[in-house]
Amino acid sequence: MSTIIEVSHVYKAFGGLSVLDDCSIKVEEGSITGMIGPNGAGKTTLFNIIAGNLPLDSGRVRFNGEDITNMPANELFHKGLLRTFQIAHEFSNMTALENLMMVPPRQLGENLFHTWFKHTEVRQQENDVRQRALEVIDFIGLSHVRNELAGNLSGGQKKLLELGRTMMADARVVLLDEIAAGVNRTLLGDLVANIERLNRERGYTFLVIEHDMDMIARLCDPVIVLAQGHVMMEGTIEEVRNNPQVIEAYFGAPTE
Ligand SMILES: Nc1ncnc2c1ncn2[C@@H]1O[C@H](COP(=O)(O)OP(=O)(O)OP(=O)(O)O)[C@@H](O)[C@H]1O
Repeated sequence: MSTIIEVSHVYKAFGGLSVLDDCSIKVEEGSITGMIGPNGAGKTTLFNIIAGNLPLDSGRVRFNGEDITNMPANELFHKGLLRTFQIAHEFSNMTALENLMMVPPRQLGENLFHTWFKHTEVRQQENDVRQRALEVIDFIGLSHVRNELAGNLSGGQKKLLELGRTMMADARVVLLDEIAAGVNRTLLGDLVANIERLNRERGYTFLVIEHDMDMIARLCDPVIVLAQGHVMMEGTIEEVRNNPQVIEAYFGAPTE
């Protein structure tokens, strides 16, 4: 396996508060890497930096060997580095299927020139996008609600739809930030199964922040533990669970 994401010596402070302090991680291509850590450890801040949503103070981020430090999110999107976001407000009045059809970059139909002069080509591309969206919605198990407004979907169904949107964009690496939160166990099972399938069948690499340890245990290897802005350890879930330092970081110093 080769390294697909490499974060080297990243520092980030908000005002006087140091949040990431000499933080370095590597994510191997084809892995489902977990990231855990106590509240306020800096996990989401690190995600925001990798995904181009937040500038860092110093350090470097590489994606597939290319320096992407402080590269904007839309450029990273085109390169296949994506994070899932909650369905934006303006998309909640579109159907689940339409939400998928909105994703592909550089749709010919969005360009007036093409709309006027290349009707056939535009129509062909719209058909292709629709076909792809139908396949994706089938893959994520939401065919039965494809014509529902996205805003009316349940929390878990919205998470599945977010995952589906990454499939429309042909992701290579997907950053998942606490997708289990508020999702019922049945849909969580679907979500986990879909992540595993995307990893196995489509070669997606995942970096997953999660507080749900069952989900981490089922999905992730390796697991990175972040504490106070730097990596405390990395290992299998068993190694992490049995590490006294990790136990102390989560539950405080053991009482004598
Ligand atoms: N935009 C911001 N401005 C100021 N402080 C911030 C900002 N974003 C995060 N912080 C602070 O940075 C620290 C790390 O926050 P972060 O959200 O990265 O932690 P986390 O590990 O994701 O926590 P949790 O598990 O609770 O989501 C916290 O103390 C937080 O208050």
